[in-house]
Amino acid sequence: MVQSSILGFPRMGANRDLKKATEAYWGGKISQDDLLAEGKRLRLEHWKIQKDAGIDIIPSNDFAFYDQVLDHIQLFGVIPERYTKYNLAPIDEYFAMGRGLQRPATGGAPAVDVPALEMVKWFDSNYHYVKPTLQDNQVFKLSSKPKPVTEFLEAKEAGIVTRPVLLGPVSFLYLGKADRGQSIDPISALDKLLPLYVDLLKQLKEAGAETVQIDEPILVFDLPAAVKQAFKPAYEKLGGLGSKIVLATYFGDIVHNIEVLESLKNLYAIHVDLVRNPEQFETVAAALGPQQILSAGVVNGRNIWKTNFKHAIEIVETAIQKLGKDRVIVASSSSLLHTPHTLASEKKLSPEIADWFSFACEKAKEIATIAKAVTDGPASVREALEANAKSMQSRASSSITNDPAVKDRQSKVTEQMHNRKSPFPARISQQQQRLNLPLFPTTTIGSFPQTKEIRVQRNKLTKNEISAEQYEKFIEQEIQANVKIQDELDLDVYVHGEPERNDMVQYFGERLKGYAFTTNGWVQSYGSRCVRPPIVVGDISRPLPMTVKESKYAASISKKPMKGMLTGPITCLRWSFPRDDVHQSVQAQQLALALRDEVVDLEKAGVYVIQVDEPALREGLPLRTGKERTDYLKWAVDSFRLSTAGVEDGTQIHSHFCYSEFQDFFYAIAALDADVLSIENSKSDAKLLKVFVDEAYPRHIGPGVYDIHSPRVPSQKEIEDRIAEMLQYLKPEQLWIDPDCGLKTRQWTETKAALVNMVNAAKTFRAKYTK
Ligand SMILES: CN1c2c(nc(N)[nH]c2=O)NC[C@@H]1CNc1ccc(C(=O)N[C@@H](CCC(=O)N[C@@H](CCC(=O)N[C@@H](CCC(=O)O)C(=O)O)C(=O)O)C(=O)O)cc1
Ligand SMILES: N[C@@H](CCS)C(=O)O
Ligand SMILES: [Zn+2]
Repeated sequence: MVQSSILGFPRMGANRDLKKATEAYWGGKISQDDLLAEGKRLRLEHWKIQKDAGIDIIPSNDFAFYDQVLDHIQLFGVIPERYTKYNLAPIDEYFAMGRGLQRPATGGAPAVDVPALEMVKWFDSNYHYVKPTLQDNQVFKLSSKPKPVTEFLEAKEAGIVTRPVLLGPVSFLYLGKADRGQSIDPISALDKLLPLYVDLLKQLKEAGAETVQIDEPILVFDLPAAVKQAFKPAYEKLGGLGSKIVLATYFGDIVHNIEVLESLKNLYAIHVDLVRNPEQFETVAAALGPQQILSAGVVNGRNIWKTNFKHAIEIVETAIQKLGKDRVIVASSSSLLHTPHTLASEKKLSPEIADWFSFACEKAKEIATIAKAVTDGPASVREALEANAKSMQSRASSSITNDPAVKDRQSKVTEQMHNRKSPFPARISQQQQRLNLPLFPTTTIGSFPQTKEIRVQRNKLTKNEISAEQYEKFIEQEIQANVKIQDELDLDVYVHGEPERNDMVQYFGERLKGYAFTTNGWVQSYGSRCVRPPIVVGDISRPLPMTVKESKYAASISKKPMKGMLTGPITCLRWSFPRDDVHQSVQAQQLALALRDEVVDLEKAGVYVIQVDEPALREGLPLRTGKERTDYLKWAVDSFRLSTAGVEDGTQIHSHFCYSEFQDFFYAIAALDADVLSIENSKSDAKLLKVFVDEAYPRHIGPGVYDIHSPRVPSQKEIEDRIAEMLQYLKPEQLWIDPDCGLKTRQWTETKAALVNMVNAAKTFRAKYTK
């Protein structure tokens, strides 16, 4: 029998229940017990969904209140002293590492003021993990009640025997970093960490877990020799304990690390992503030991398209022919964390389009169906196979997917359309004449707090409880209030605050032809924060201006330059669910042309500073170096330039990236030719900015001076120290002062307090440097 398996399930629940519970806990509205009980309820519900779908191997320990890597940080006691010193309850210490904690002294408890650990992108996805942060003398300590054991027992008690999921020791360390001021190479701590994995595996075995999934996703990267070599001794230890270990990789192929796999023959099974890289099958199969099992990831954990059964079954049959039925498992390509919970909630999608989609609950059924098809033969699931073939045919031949006018416009794109009229020096002097900005200009990244009131009004509009006019009036009032606040703060370049936007990508998806969007298709982005990625279903075009009304109005009531705010083509694409039937470069160019029209319309409306956000440019970078990366960067940079190059020299183009890992593709950032870049930087070492010096970067830069993911308010001194550090690398006339990212997730109280400190810090430096 061919077994079916899922590598991980979304945690939020059908109605973002986990988000609601954690936020209620943070707001003091529910108790710790209530929160823990809600977590338990959700875990049980998700195990049952998978069981009812017919899944044989169901994961546990895939649930996390904030992030699965943060779970491991706590599990192994990799907790810097700045958190442990407060003796917080474990769950509070956990959230303090995830999102920072700042609270005054109460009763006998001392005041707490600690920033969050760094949070970065999970591989090339829009999910974020908390980075393990190690000390030079790092001591590891297994938690006294290890979460993987507790959750395994919890499922067992409910009659479901699960396969616990652990992040493997090599990936855990490799994805970590040395704490600020420390110099440890995390992988050097492997020997100290391994005994904890040994202990944990023993405890899991005692609890009854026969198989354990150990994720080593870094195997898809190009790895340094020392890291590659770390696998063999580590898994010799872990594989010899009597547990059946399934070593899981995803989001890429492992062919370039095949010698690692060849050295792991004592492991029970290897999981590979055959959706992203079906061609790796032959090499991986040849490297398996004679008994080793292949877990074939054939149902995509990263998108929402229905699986093509014919295609997936062919892949599994090939594996069976080579390995035999008992040595193949049918699985999701990765955890289903990156897909929405269920299609059943989508009542507003046209039935034609809905028939093309599959979310986590539906994917669970697909996996079970494929496993049955190859176990009992196609006749056993004939109806499902026929319906699937019909659906594939309907999408391939639908008029929705194809727009000749868009294709025609694409065929007329010229090289010249990617270039600004003049080089930067000529542009900046025209811009400065028009904008007249001081040294160390201050600005924000675009969004201001999305208050409860804003969300409620938008919800009322969606439910037709208020008219479009009433909603527009409300948005105008919000913009007025945002402008007034910026007057009071004395910022230099204003933003309208994005109150009209539900999300920086979804908003555009809802206004572009060629997109479909969901009402409840939430996917976790980080912590309690979720997104509803719109879905590219066909050729993309812009029927009408999307942002001009709000930006024009904001500019008309503002005494300082107003920055128009758009999401760039790559970010629109990456944070949507893209089409899988057309190359992404084609979709990006369609988006670029739509945005180009918007940029030109903003300029015509009198908006002379325009920010085109590209925070997902880095995330889209293929995980391995080489041709694929070069190709990606070419079309990604081209699409940004195509979207922005239609303006006059005196219009200032900004772009924003909320990540600090730009060293490995610096030349691409430079090639965007944006007049001003704002980048996340507050939690990284300022010496990362050295690349701007080394490469003699000529344009303007605003490295973020404070972290916006945490409610914590940075002091003016802290910000001044940060600016002083930046000035070791950047010229005063290049430097802008801004936060790391938009402020939509923050409350107004902390936002104003932080911005007051930021503006004052900028003014201190302005005074110092102005003769
Ligand atoms: C900048 N980032 C973004 C990423 N990806 C995106 N697609 N967008 C981003 O901004 N990736 C990297 C970073 C960090 N990621 C995030 C992700 C998500 C948020 C965030 O704030 N998410 C919100 C949801 C935003 C949204 O869509 N809001 C809607 C719906 C609001 C809602 O919940 N309505 C209620 C009813 C109203 C009420 O009573 O409150 C409902 O539907 O039940 C809207 O505003 O209309 C989140 O809350 O998770 C930030 C950064
Ligand atoms: N303009 C957006 C960028 C986020 S990456 C914002 O401020 O929220
Ligand atoms: Zn950002």
